[in-house]
Amino acid sequence: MARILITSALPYINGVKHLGNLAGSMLPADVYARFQRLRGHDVLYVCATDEHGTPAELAADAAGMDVRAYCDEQHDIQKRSGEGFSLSYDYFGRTSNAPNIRLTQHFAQVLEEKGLIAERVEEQVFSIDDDRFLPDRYVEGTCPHCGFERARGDQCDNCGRLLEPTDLKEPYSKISGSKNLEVRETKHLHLVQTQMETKIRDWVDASTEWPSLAKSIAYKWLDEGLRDRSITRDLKWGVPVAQDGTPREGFEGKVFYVWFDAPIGYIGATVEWAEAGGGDWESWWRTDKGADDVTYVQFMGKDNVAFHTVSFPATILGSEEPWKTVDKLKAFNWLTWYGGKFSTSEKRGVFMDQALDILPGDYWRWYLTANAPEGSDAAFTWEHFQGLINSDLANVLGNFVNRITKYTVSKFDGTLPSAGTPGENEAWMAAELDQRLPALVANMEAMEFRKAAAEVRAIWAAGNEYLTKAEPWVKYKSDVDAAAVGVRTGLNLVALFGILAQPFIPEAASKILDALGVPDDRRSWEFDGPASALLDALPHGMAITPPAVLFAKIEDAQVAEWTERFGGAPEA
Ligand SMILES: Nc1ncnc2c1ncn2[C@@H]1O[C@H](COP(=O)(O)OP(=O)(O)OP(=O)(O)O)[C@@H](O)[C@H]1O
Ligand SMILES: [Zn+2]
Repeated sequence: MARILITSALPYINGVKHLGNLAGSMLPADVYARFQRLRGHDVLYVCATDEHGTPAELAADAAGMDVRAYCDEQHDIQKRSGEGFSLSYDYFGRTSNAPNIRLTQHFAQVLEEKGLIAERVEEQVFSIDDDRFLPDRYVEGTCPHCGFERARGDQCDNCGRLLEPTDLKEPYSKISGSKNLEVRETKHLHLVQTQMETKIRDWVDASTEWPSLAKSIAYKWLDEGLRDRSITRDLKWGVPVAQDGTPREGFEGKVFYVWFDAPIGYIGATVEWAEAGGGDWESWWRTDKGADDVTYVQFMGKDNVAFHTVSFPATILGSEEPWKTVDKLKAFNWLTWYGGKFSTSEKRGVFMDQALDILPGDYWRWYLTANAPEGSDAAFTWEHFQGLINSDLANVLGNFVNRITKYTVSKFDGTLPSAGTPGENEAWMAAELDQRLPALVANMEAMEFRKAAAEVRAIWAAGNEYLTKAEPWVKYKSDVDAAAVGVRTGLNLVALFGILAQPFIPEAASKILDALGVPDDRRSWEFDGPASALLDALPHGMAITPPAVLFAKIEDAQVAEWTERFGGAPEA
């Protein structure tokens, strides 16, 4: 039994997450966690809301709420929508909770002891009317290169040039529009990453199990040369720059930068899990306390990769303490929405609460896994969604389960028949499984989720093909025993399909397995023996209750309604 630690990129707190966030981090992590649990491994899957920083403060302001109360509310909303999508976190914590605050302050202190922290004075734009320093992207103005009037303080979206906020002409606050700005000096802590380049590069070189997307992004950053990074901000909402409750001199009104404390939140959430009675957190994170046999797997969208392959490792490796670092890192491209990116700030796309309003979590889980933005960006369209759900879930899986369980009730008294002996059709089906099951497991191990979903679909389709060959409903008229073999094999396929469905569509999978009375200890993904045994695994004579309809077809009228409601229409 292996020990596998899994984290998905922490969802930011400024509102309900969209289907892109789900597809690019939480969902694949959950599919993988479920798979590894079914393989019999000891899995710890943790996540948390990422709560600090300016966007959270602004979102709270906009909602007319105190920032902590706002975060409390949003955390609960995200937790509930995670449950709606059956995300099986062992713990869903918060970066604003005490363990993360302690750990963040601890890392800052240790990094300082190693000579990796420097106090430096910087010039930053202060907005007098907003009464705050403006983060770079909250300063806008005219681009000095191309004259674009809404260039951001970090980059011009028109000509693409990187900017400093002080480069902008006619700068104004994006928050209030105020031009009443001035440049002020402010002191900050910097993490001296320039001293750690070799250490980080050696570590990246030694990380042999990262997929290519992750590795290439890490090298791109390293090749551009690391820069020292400011890790504090002039904000109220965040981890105080303090030690044992005493603020650092000159840093009384300052907090750590959200990108410094957020990834530490993976550890913080594990401590929360331990404090809630989960177990020993150090055995998952400290290689001197038992974590040396842990495999640590991270999931995230591509914009987060640099922070996980360079910035966060700089914190961890810089501490020179025996922390567990990432072994496998699965990165995703974008799920796109009609030509653009899903966006929280622009409210573009379908959000998790709205999605659950329309259809149960399993429908979305299947679509977003089978259509994962894995090798490239993946487009969400209503027609594609409708087509995939109707064919894979309603027709191929749903029909199969329905047909054979109902037939058992009508012709075999609702019990699994024992008569007859398997023949060439059953041998054909077993051969399909002998070839496809190992391929499926290999794809899941490799975190190739599109391929894995395609393999599951192919197995479901092979089951339908088997029934077409075996045709128990025709044979029943002349040879009841031959029909019994087809029904018995079909029912065993239903159980197997339910077992295979578990990581992808767990609610439907439970319904199928419960209907067939498959006990918990017979639901695992251990397919070691010959597949023929899987086709005769259920006890002869057992009673079958057909499950209620598993998946409803999506009608054209629904697609029209949702297109109208969400504005998802092809661009003119
Ligand atoms: N369209 C998308 N497709 C796939 N992954 C995405 C998409 N948008 C965001 N992600 C990923 O979702 C995870 C959580 O993101 P986070 O909560 O920080 O939102 P975000 O990246 O700021 O998105 P947005 O800009 O829409 O608010 C990150 O790993 C991010 O890379
Ligand atoms: Zn420009």
